[in-house]
Amino acid sequence: MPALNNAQIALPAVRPRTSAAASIHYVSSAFISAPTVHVSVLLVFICMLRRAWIRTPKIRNLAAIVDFSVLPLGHQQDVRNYAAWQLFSMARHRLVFHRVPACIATACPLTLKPVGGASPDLPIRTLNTVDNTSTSHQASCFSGYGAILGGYPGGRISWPAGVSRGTSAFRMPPTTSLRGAHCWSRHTRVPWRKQQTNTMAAMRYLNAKLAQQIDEELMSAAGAFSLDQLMELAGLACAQTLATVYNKEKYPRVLVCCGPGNQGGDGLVAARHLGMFGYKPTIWMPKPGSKDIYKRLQQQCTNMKIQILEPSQDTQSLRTALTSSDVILDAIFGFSFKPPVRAPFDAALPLIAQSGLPIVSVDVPSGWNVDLGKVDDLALNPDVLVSLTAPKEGVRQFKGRHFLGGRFVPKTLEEKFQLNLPEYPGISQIVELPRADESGDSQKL
Ligand SMILES: NC(=O)C1=CN([C@@H]2O[C@H](COP(=O)(O)OP(=O)(O)OC[C@H]3O[C@@H](n4cnc5c(N)ncnc54)[C@H](O)[C@@H]3O)[C@@H](O)[C@H]2O)[C@H](O)CC1
Ligand SMILES: [K+]
Repeated sequence: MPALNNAQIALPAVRPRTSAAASIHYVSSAFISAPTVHVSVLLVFICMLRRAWIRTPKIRNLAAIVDFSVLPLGHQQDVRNYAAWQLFSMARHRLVFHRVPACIATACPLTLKPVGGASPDLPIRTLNTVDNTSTSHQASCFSGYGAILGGYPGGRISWPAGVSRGTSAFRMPPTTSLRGAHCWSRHTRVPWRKQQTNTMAAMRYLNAKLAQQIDEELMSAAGAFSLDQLMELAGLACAQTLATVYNKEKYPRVLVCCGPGNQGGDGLVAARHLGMFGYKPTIWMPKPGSKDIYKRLQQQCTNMKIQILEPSQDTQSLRTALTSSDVILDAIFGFSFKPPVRAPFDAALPLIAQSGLPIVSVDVPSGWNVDLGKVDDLALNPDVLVSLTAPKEGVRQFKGRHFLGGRFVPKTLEEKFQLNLPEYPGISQIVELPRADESGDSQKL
């Protein structure tokens, strides 16, 4: 089989076997020794029912077994591409795959990129690993079998009763083409929320200390980034998130609230990009940092004719600005916030919260404890959050729309800290994460 580059995977027009066909295969493999005609007719009838079932929204579950034995052992790239091909094909049939046995993914991490015209109606999520595979399963993977487990929303993965993963019942002949996945459907009725608890299971959430450590590493001699570079990409991601959720026709006036640290710098960059996108930003930055970078960023905003409110310890200008804004970008505190909130932000946060305006928070909603979450009454309750680099521990239970930005993490660093970041779509600076009640279980390290 020719090795395919992941970015070059071509989607065949041919539909892969779906449940009915696979069921027939399964049935024929498992019951070939019982050739009674009426039993066969009955089984075919059951398969046809299943086929009808899979086309309805009632389908709960589908798993695909991919026999990696058709590939030369050790060719991990091939394995990866083969698996990715299967996933693309399935995705076209409105299936969301979200579990990959850790033994496979560790050896050859899977990523799912919508290329070659795949346009599934359901979001394709980056595949994350769940280390819940049994030893025997791992053994079967290493002996030439692989499995990709997937679920339609509402389903739960389960192996067909009576099937031994180690037997040859699911082994495809060596001549089997790439289309030869074995699929079957199950109808285990497990509540949607419960099923969803394994989506995004392995993305790492960072505590404040680790977030700072990664930040430092990025800007170390080895990481080789400058603060300007990181801030630019972080701010661009914030602007893109706001623009994704709040369009400029309905929400043109953005009040960008900037804190005294680097997050305030992200806010300034975001304000500039929002100006470029056609919004009308206003900046409230009561305590601008003294570093040269903040001065330059402010100057860049002034050059874009963006209004910067006079720095002040009182909140009068903020009150006024709130009455003439459509949406707020909260770039006040990030991962270096240490409670309790001090002046003038202790007075500002309640004003922002009471304004009733939609809020987009950067990295951590301001006032939230970076590790513990919303434990302070002063803390904001944003509608949208854009986490930078990787989400922080404290936002695990954030219930609004959650995006990840900061598309600058190099592969070496991602691997070193086992971040398991999701794939960013195309050329976007952001990727939307499942909501807390969809993803739930996240890897705690
Ligand atoms: N690698 C990345 O992810 C990058 C993220 N960026 C953004 O930078 C912030 C973290 O920046 P940092 O300067 O370390 O801290 P903060 O912006 O969170 O704020 C520190 C600032 O706030 C003051 N402060 C702290 N606690 C309080 C309090 N209780 N009351 C009042 N003031 C407080 C403190 O004195 C400092 O002045 C991160 O979250 C991202 O948004 C980078 O832009 C790019 C790299
Ligand atoms: K914030």
